[in-house]
Amino acid sequence: MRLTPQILPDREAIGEVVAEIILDRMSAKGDKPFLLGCPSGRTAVPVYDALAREAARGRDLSNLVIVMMDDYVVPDETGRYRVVDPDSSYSCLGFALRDILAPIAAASESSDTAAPSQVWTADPAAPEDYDARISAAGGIDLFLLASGDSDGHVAFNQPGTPRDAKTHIVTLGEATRRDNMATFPEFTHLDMVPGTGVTVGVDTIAWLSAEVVMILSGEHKREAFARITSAEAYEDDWPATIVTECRNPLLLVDRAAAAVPV
Ligand SMILES: O=C(O)[C@H](O)[C@@H](O)[C@H](O)[C@H](O)COP(=O)(O)O
Repeated sequence: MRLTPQILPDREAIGEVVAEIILDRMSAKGDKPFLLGCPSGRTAVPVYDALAREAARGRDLSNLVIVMMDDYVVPDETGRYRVVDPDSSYSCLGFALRDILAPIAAASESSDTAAPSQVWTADPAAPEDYDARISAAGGIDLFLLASGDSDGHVAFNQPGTPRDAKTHIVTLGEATRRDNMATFPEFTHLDMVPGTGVTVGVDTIAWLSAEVVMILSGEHKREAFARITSAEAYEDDWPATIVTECRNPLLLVDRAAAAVPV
């Protein structure tokens, strides 16, 4: 299904709108856990900031479960993959703990509200278990999605990913590693960016999410904007087009990404 984008002034406005949607859906679930599928990276940061502001205002986010979409992995001494140390700045699990949960927890404490504490990440030694775990919990309530700038990766799904891909180990292509290098100043050379990851598959996203919100913000997302708004269905050379095949999709774009004059 071809998506009609909603264009908002900037990434902060997108953050506010998405946080409102999340709070609305959380209210509808009452006391049940709310599974939020999350990217690390730059795009969703204003959403996480807006959620922390809500927690500071006394909003109870303790039912929030952060379900990370991917992470970098390395082999251990026996050759089995494990996610990289969460203390490393590029760890997605570390990002979830430091940049999503900790600010919400601090804000919750300041307003005397209970804080969320659950972060899920795929076990690279048994990637397929992640889909089973998500499914057993009733699926992702809302999956936040972003697109790679130059190759359209979504989570770590690379160009050429088959439509039926579930959670899997992936060799990261140069374009994905270059895109992600931009996020971490200590990556001064491409060789420093890990070459392997574990990621939810495009089918994990489409099959296991009740709702998805794809965010495109900044000039560097113009190609993604063009590709996603012109797609009718999944195109494997731009995996972020999976959003066209998801249930209840919303495409939120800022003026810079849509090339609309301010
Ligand atoms: O960061 C992640 O968890 C994902 O691997 C990745 O798919 C990311 O969402 C895109 O690379 C966009 O990144 P930016 O939001 O930083 O542009």
